[in-house]
Amino acid sequence: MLTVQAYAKINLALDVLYKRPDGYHEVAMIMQAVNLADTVTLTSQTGDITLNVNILGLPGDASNLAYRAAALLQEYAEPGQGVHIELDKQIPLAAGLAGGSADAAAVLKGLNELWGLDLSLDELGKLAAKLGSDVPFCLYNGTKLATGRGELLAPLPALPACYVVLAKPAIEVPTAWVYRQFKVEQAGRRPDIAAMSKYLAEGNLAGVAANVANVLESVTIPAYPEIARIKDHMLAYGAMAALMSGSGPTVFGIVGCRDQAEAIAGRLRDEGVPEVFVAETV
Ligand SMILES: C[C@](O)(CO)[C@H](O)COP(=O)(O)OP(=O)(O)OC[C@H]1O[C@@H](n2ccc(N)nc2=O)[C@H](O)[C@@H]1O
Ligand SMILES: Nc1ncnc2c1ncn2[C@@H]1O[C@H](COP(=O)(O)OP(=O)(O)OP(=O)(O)O)[C@@H](O)[C@H]1O
Repeated sequence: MLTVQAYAKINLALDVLYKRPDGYHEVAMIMQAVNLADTVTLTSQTGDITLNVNILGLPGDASNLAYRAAALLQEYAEPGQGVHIELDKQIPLAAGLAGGSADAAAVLKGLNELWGLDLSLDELGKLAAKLGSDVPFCLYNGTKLATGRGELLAPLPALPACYVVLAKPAIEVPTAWVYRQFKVEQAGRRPDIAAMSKYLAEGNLAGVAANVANVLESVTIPAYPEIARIKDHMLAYGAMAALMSGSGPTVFGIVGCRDQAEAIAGRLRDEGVPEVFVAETV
C-alpha cells in the first residue's frame, strides 16, 4: 500500500497567446503548487482497477482522471497487475485548482513505485500530458513556467514563503467553456512573465504580488461577478494580491503571515463563501 499527496495549484500568471490548429490555446503561465491536497491511497491487486471516492458527484469509473492514469500505466506493467485507488478529495471540483490533474499525477507517481516500473520523471511527464494539460505540472509541483498548452515546464525560483487564502464560491466552471469564450482582444491586463520571473529570482514577494494577472478573468468574471466581489474583499482585508486561479472560479490571495491569512479566511467564511482554505506553498 502506498499513500501519495496530490497538491492543488494556483496560476500566479496566466496569459493566452492564440488558438492553435489542434484546438488548444498556446499559453504562458507561472504555476505554483500549494498544500491543499487530496490523499491518494494505492493498494496493489490482481486484475482490475477499482476506485472509491469519499464524496458524491465524482464517479469512480473510467471517467475519473485517477482511473485513467492507472489504465495508462497498466500498459507498462506485468499482465494482470491491478490496483485499488482510494481518493480522499479535499480540493474542490471544477475549481481552477487542478484537483483532477493532481490526482492523476499522484497515481502516475505512486503506481510507478508500487508496480516497480522504473519510468523516469520525464517519461511519466509524457504520459501525464496525454491525460491533461495541467497533469505534467502536478507531477513536478514547485514553481514553474508552463508554455505550449501548459505541458512544457521550466523551473523558476521558488515563491518566497507566504500564505495563500483560497476562496471558492458555489459555482463550478468548465475549463473548456472558458477557453471557447476567450477573445485575445478582450483579454484585459496581461501578465508580464519576464517581470514576474525577475521578482521571483530576487525573492521579492511584493514584486510578484504586484504583477499577478490572469487573462481568463475576462471570460469568467463577467459571467460570475461574485468572483470580483471576493477579490475586492480579499484586497480590502489586507491581501497583498488577489486573483482568479486558472479558469476559475476559485480566488487566491497572497498574504505575508499566517494570522492575517486566517483572519481573512474567517471574514470570507462569515460572509458566506462556502469553501475557504489557508494553504502554504509546496
Ligand atoms: C486553465 C488551466 O487549468 C490553467 O492551469 C489549464 O490551462 C487547463 O488545464 P486542464 O484542465 O488540464 O485542461 P485539459 O484537460 O487539457 O483541457 C480541457 C479543455 O480546455 C481547453 N484548453 C485547455 C488547455 C489549453 N492550453 N487550451 C485549451 O483550449 C480545451 O478545450 C480542452 O478541451
Ligand atoms: N479525480 C478527479 N477529481 C476531480 N475532478 C475530476 C476527477 N476526475 C475527473 N474529474 C472531472 O473533471 C472536472 C474538472 O476537474 P478539476 O477539479 O480538475 O477542475 P479544475 O480544478 O477546474 O482543474 P483545472 O484547473 O485543471 O482546469 C470535474 O468536474 C470532474 O467531472
